[in-house]
Amino acid sequence: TRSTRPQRLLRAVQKKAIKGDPQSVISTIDYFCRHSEWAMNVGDEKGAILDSVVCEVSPSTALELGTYCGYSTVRIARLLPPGTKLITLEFNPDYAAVARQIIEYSGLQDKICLVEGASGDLIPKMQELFGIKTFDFVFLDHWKDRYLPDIKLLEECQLLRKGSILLADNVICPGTPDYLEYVRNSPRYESKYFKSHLEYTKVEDGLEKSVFLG
Ligand SMILES: C[C@H](C[C@H]1O[C@@H](n2cnc3c(N)ncnc32)[C@H](O)[C@@H]1O)NC(=O)c1cc(-c2ccc(F)cc2)cc(O)c1O
Ligand SMILES: [Mg+2]
Repeated sequence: TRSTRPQRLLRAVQKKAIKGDPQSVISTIDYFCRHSEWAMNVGDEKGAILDSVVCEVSPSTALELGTYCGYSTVRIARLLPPGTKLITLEFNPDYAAVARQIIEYSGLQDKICLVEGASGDLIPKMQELFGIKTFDFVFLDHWKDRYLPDIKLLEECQLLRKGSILLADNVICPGTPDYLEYVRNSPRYESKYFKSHLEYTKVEDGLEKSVFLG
């Protein structure tokens, strides 16, 4: 049967990127998505904003919801100080299999823990599975109607602390209206919109950065 787009993206990385060089993996994926096939990675333009927030927060504990092929996983992990862990959740086994290989190719597997499963099931298990108390940083990039229920779940499970940073992709396209309304109106969050574009296109999109106030 025909290969899938994630498999073709992985093949491009294995063919063109330098093994052990995260930046070349990132550049190869961006080139592939601009010149061969669009794919729903956060991309280079929003990726630069993601980089700046990760550097600013310099998290000891980080969570990513929605790994897909691992592009933003590699972007985040390459900036983490030694000894920190990025936990990334992906419920599609085919996507998770590709992501594992892209993460390994980049050489960042020691900083990343990819868990297959649905965020709604796994978030309540973070303490028992990983001994995580709270997350300093959460990148939301999974089903857009799961952003709001999952941050409420993070609150309920006491996985956020005063100052925890949430960064959400696609708040304009495809859009997460209920999430935006919540973080922008809740007294428990201080929120800021970073205007950008949908990956590899001229369509408006952006990232919403929200600080949990406790
Ligand atoms: C949702 C996907 C990203 C991944 O998230 C995993 N996932 C889901 N729900 C869960 C869960 N509850 N737990 C764990 N993993 C989970 C999934 O399997 C995908 O691999 N992302 C998108 O759909 C997405 C779509 C677009 C997009 C924009 C304009 C268009 F015309 C078409 C598509 C852009 C983006 O930037 C995206 O991010
Ligand atoms: Mg996205």
